[in-house]
Amino acid sequence: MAREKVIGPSSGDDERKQHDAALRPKLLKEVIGQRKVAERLEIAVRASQKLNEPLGHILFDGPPGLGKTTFATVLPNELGTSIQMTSGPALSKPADLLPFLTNLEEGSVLFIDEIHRMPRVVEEFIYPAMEDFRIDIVLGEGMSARTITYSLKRFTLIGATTRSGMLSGPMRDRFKMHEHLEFYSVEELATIIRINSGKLNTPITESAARELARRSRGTPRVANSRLHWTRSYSAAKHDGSISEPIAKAALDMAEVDSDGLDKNDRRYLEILIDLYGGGPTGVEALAATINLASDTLSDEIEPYLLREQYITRSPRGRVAMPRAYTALGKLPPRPKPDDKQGSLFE
Ligand SMILES: Nc1ncnc2c1ncn2[C@@H]1O[C@H](COP(=O)(O)OP(=O)(O)OP(=O)(O)O)[C@@H](O)[C@H]1O
Repeated sequence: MAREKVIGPSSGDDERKQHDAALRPKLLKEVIGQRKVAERLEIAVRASQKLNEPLGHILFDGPPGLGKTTFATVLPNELGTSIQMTSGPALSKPADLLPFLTNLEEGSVLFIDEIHRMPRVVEEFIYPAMEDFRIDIVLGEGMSARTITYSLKRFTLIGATTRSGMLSGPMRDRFKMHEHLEFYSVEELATIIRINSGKLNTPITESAARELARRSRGTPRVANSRLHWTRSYSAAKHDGSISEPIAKAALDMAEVDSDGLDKNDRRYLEILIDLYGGGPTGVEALAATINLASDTLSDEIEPYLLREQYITRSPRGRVAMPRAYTALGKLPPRPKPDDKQGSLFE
């Protein structure tokens, strides 16, 4: 298995990361869903082993919790090499990258989460490392400045981003593979839930696994957290096992509705409909009213609402779709007769 080295400041919610790490698949064959992505990665791993070359740099993009870190940690396991993990916000200057680059082993992986948040000067510093496995360090200033070139071990950079559009063109072009992760089907999430309840020694019925899966916003991380909550609920109120009625009661208590929308999703839709007349309205205005960062809205809340057609994005902002009205128990407005076809719900 890959040895995991974490150097420098950790990047966030440690408890959530521990839960994630405990349930994370270790090998490609244990990864559920994302079959096309997994098959392409399998080819890349085999080729790297046969040709005795490091895996080409890989960029994963997609909404949070869909498995970007999972794929990044599975690949060094497949290759029998080590991984170092950091994140864009932890790398504020080129020197922050040095401990990672100097600790590289031949063929090892450097994983940078939220790579779109890496400052431009760090990005530029990493280009020669990605292209030629070298870095240029400038010593001194002005006329007396000189550049020392330092050779690195051949390595693989794996970047993860929720916003591939925010990555500069030159950075994007330096990745050999770009893999986009999609939301999961109910069947795939039910499989993940069954496997993870096994890992947590929690008996679960087939229909309970499906109920949790249906209400997990197409996202494995959400499925894991619904499973953890339901397990605690059952341990506290029942015998620790999960049946369909227990799953339903636990999720109702957590205010997850029958479609899987949580409090933040419903608040978003309520504000869009009640306060902004269903839109169009800009994400900044919505974020200010909901009192959440606009990044949280566009990275975590909106992708699922867009994909499930609760909302749509028009040039003038977000617009509530008929499904949003139904989810809140409201009647969708009728399009006005003089509206252009589809103008209300573009
Ligand atoms: N394809 C998968 N098969 C099985 N389990 C998965 C899969 N993808 C994700 N998971 C589960 O979901 C958890 C969260 O996934 P992961 O941390 O990889 O998401 P992420 O896309 O990196 O999210 P973020 O960008 O927010 O860090 C994992 O610990 C794992 O348990």
